[in-house]
Amino acid sequence: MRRLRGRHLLPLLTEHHLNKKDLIAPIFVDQTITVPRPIETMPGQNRYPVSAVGEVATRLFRKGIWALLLFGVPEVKDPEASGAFDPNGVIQQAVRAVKQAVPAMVVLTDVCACEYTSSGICGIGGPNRCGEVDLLNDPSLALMADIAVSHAEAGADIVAPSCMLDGMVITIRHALDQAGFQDVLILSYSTKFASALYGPFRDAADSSCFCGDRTSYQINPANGREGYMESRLDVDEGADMLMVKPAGFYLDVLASITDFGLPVAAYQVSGEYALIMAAAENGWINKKAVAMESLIAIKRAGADLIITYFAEDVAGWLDEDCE
Ligand SMILES: NCc1[nH]cc(CCC(=O)O)c1CC(=O)O
Repeated sequence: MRRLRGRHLLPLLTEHHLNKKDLIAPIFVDQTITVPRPIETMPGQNRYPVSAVGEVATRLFRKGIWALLLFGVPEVKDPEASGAFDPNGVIQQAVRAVKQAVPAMVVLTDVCACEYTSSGICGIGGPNRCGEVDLLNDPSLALMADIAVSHAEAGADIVAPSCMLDGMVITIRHALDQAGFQDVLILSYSTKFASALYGPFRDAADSSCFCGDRTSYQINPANGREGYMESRLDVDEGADMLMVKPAGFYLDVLASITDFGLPVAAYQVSGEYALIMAAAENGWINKKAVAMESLIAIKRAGADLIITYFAEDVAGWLDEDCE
């Protein structure tokens, strides 16, 4: 047995550390409210009105969080998802508000239509071969390009397409380049599993799929090699960064896609957050210890960036630990 020496040198002997600059905080912006509203399924998280977003960005930036991922709840939903690419849509307004309040804040936007379509489907819907309403791949590509360009026009630094369409990355890349946004990066939700852990988010973002599930375009959780292949396709299409989502249950897949040489993000999703919060609120586990352990595990598996609802907490905890 190897004896573990030098426990008093623990920080020196630690392979991985969490840094505030690894963290991306998701923020929900809701066009239908005027004061912040707590999200029941995600204790500690809020939906914010556009008018509060500048303040939130300032607060987070002061704590050392330097990147936000914005999600929107629009006033109106329609079959064309027109709120998603409206220059005065909720995200476009929110991006401008963040940039005005904190120009140095890195702003990421989720490029998907599920919060904006009346059906809750992630793009253009229509009947599939079985006659069910389903996401139509090719007709949805132009919509994603329009959404991404409108986010870039508002000032987004990084667009993050999350709808798992084939061809979405290359379509968005061309559209951004043509519109003069060569420097806007694409963080593809390249490996996104059809997970049951998105439930709390769908409440928060008001994006439940009323028409079935998303297993026709999100990956079967049993398929690790398919998860790897999906990221490889997005590398070929020109993604600047890759992502695995959810994070904690898919660390093997996360580790496997680091070999493409691109930065890799991991999304610790709403259900992962809710599991920890629920147990912690019952006094069954220690919130800080378990949250930090979950995040260092994601880092250890190879994530360069972690999107997590614990971002603000972690910034505080890292400060405490230095004192
Ligand atoms: N717009 C799609 C999107 N982007 C992020 C999440 C989930 C994030 C989370 O659960 O925290 C979803 C929902 C989905 O795919 O159903």
